[in-house]
Amino acid sequence: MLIIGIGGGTGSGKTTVVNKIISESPPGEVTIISQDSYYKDLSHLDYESRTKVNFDHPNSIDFTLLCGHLAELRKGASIEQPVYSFVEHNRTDETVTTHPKKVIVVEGILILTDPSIRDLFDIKIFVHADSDERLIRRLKRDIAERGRDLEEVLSRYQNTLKPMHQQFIEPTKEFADIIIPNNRYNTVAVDIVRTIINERLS
Ligand SMILES: Nc1ncnc2c1ncn2[C@@H]1O[C@H](COP(=O)(O)OP(=O)(O)O)[C@@H](O)[C@H]1O
Ligand SMILES: Nc1ccn([C@@H]2O[C@H](COP(=O)(O)O)[C@@H](O)[C@H]2O)c(=O)n1
Repeated sequence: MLIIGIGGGTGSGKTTVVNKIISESPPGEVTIISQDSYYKDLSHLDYESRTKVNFDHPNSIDFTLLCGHLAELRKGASIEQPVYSFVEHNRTDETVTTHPKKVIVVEGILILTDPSIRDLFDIKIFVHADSDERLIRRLKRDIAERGRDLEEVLSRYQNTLKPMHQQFIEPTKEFADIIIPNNRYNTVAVDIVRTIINERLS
């Protein structure tokens, strides 16, 4: 089994890169674990309080559960991956049964910040896009898919996203084995990652 960690700022294109890797892999070979599924359970807070949480700080992630789940998958056991609701700002009651496969891809903005998770990765990748590109993509995506409005995205960007990116996310570039420049769609980089996966698995 190969466990790959993919970090990088919001809107850099991590999910898009992962989907491309999957679409170019034999069916059933790759499992995705999203860091978003592992936001801490905030059921003890009301909705208003949840909207004020800093979701770009490493403390917002349940790394203990994520680490435990990766260890289970490594042992060949299936896990119940939590399902997150961006609309509710909380985990739902649902889970998705996730089976171990040859390749496990773990993606998320903060995934390379935690030393114990980093140790579990066979390959560490950082997806880079310039901050103006990322903000534009984030605005479009959050309004179209995550139920946000312009004011909300911009205020989150100024108050938490930008400072947290500078403090916690950008520095994790130094841990990466591969940095993918993704200001434009980078098919060559995806091909290279696919080749590395094939080599490691053969
Ligand atoms: N290279 C790219 N050029 C233009 N748009 C992109 C590129 N990569 C991703 N996008 C778009 O930007 C948005 C955010 O991409 P996504 O993969 O969700 O980023 P992340 O998972 O890093 O937050 C999506 O709407 C996606 O279609
Ligand atoms: N309730 C939440 C939880 C997280 N976010 C934002 O999601 C971003 C991470 O997801 P990506 O797919 O963009 O990597 C992160 O920057 C959080 O600010 C949110 O808006 N609401």
